[in-house]
Amino acid sequence: MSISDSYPPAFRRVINDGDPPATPEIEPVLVGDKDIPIPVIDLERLDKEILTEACKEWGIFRLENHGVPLALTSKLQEISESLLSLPFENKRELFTAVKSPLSYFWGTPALNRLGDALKRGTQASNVNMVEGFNVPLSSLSKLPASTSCDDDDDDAQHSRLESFRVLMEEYGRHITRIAVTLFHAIAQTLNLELSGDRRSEYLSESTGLIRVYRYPSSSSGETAGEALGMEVHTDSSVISVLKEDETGGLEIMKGEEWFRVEPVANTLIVSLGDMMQVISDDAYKSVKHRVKKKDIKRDRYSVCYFVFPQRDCVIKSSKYKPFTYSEFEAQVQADIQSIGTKIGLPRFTP
Ligand SMILES: O=C(O)CCC(=O)C(=O)O
Ligand SMILES: [Fe+2]
Repeated sequence: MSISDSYPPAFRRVINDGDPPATPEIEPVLVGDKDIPIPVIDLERLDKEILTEACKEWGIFRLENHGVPLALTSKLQEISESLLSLPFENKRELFTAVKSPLSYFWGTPALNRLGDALKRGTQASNVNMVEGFNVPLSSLSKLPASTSCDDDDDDAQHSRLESFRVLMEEYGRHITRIAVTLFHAIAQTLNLELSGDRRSEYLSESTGLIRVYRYPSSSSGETAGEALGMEVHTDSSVISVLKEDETGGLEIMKGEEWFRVEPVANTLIVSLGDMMQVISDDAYKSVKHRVKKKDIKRDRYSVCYFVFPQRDCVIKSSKYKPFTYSEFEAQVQADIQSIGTKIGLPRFTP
């Protein structure tokens, strides 16, 4: 198998010809790509002042002493690489043919409820040079158990999938623990009195979702090197937790400038999503970010966890009309399908 056989066909064109398949990306003011050190939070010694400052001024911070064993993240990286390096058709089959609750997507991170890529409206900018697996944590147990097949290749793939499931479950438990701990601490900085029920309405563990991404290397062609891995966006979540490899490429907007966030081994990156912005009455901001591959010689892998409010809980705030997360999600999807891009919170201002 040639390495490019594992990329979706639309990516092979960009990589080989250096020719993006759609219209050029329209970007907000782009002043420069400088490195920026983001605030650091120590999960073992949570400092409320640093946390408040990080949420208010940045909407993103680095998390250290998070308690996720290094051996687990290394194994997760290894299995993600091996699954995502399978031939394109195998990846499609593995995650669709078996009626798996997991899905394989490429070209856009915008998915519908079933985890399939949304067809984007006409004004959609460039294809996103990203592919990945969408893993709703609560459905992991429904993944068909490995069955012994006559075909050795099939057997090997199913046992890889089984290892992936086991690792995802373990990683999911860690990352849920982290999100819940951080949400409690952030709620305290906002003086939100959240009793058990209210807390789980705003942060519903059962909505936890993991995406495992691969951003293909830009091994040839200047234009391919410029292609965006993931376009500018804010996350719709309450909290997102990112584990990236050492390749780099995450960028955030601060003020009107874009900055690169350098990878730091054994740390996680936490960003606040749109729902946290609403819950905080705009005191905290969901951070605008994107993935812009540098001149990378190899693929970049990342694992991102998102957690949302309970779907039908009405979120009230003084800055937005009351809405449920289901309504917000439906609006985001409608905008992506009609105009090609997410509008997000401005749709809900009174
Ligand atoms: O892969 C990354 O570094 C970022 C992914 C991301 O921003 C997202 O999935 O919303
Ligand atoms: Fe994101």
